[in-house]
Amino acid sequence: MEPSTDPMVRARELSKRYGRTQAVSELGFAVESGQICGLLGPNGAGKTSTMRMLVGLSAPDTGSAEILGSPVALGAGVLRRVGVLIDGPAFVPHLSGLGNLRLLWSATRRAWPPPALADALDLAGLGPAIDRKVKGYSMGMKQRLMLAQALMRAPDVLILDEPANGLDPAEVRALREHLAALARHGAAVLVSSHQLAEVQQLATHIVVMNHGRLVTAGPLAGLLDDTSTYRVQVDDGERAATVLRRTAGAATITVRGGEVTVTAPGVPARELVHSLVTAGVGVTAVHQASRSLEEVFLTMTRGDDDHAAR
Ligand SMILES: Nc1ncnc2c1ncn2[C@@H]1O[C@H](COP(=O)(O)OP(=O)(O)OP(=O)(O)O)[C@@H](O)[C@H]1O
Repeated sequence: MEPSTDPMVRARELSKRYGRTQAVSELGFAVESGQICGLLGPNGAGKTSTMRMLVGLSAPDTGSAEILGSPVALGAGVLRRVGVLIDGPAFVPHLSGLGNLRLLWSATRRAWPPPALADALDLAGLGPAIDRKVKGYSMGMKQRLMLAQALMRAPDVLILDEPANGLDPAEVRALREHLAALARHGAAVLVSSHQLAEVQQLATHIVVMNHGRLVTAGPLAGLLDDTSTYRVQVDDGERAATVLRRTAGAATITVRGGEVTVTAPGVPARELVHSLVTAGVGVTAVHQASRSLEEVFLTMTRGDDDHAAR
């Protein structure tokens, strides 16, 4: 085994069926050190089932999950290096927040306190409430305690299912900054979310799944580039639009003042600029447009069955 070449997290052709539901089908992807990978998919796509297999909470029917190059199963030693938030641990209601963390930590058989307790509590931001019984906690407070539980062990790998649920915008931002700092220090983070705008700000990579299958996986930046749409700043928008309408390949053109947005699949920017300038239109700037993650996601998962078949 050569640990240096192994990704931190690897799903190898994972499959899982529940009765008649094929929750996950031959799913493969990897998350490397320093990456924050958003696991995306519509409801029921198989995200939670995938995460459960990655941390040994359920066994795949076929395929395997590996963390830091080691196969994962319930109780596997490598899981000590993983912070997990899935379904949430069952907190003991009559114990305090801190009492619950202590109880969960005791399962590791390591001395209290955990290495990153202070940072985890800081992020959880529960203040004096950390010493109050969990039964009086709001949903948001429980969610923050769950995050503290996942982070207190200073994990190398984080697997978080919908971690921003129940958090307010300031807390979401604090979480984003915390995860980014962990990734900068070499952690690998896999995080599922329905909040695409949030993922767009947080993730370096994404894995999109639908009907249990992989739709796409890769760096976020490349995915958001729209190589066929340009925003062109000109001295005369209407005139530019007239010229562009005559240019072969320019499919849609919208004008807003001195800015023209043109979709021209396969037409290089220099060709568009050339036709404009030749026709006497002054061009001050050309930018390639980028799409939002939401647009990309909806396009990928809309005609689901053709994407799933790719
Ligand atoms: N323990 C189970 N028993 C039976 N069916 C299950 C079980 N767990 C998941 N499923 C089914 O497997 C499919 C995938 O579910 P999963 O929870 O993994 O999806 P998800 O992408 O996490 O969805 P959501 O975004 O709604 O949380 C769904 O059809 C779900 O009903």
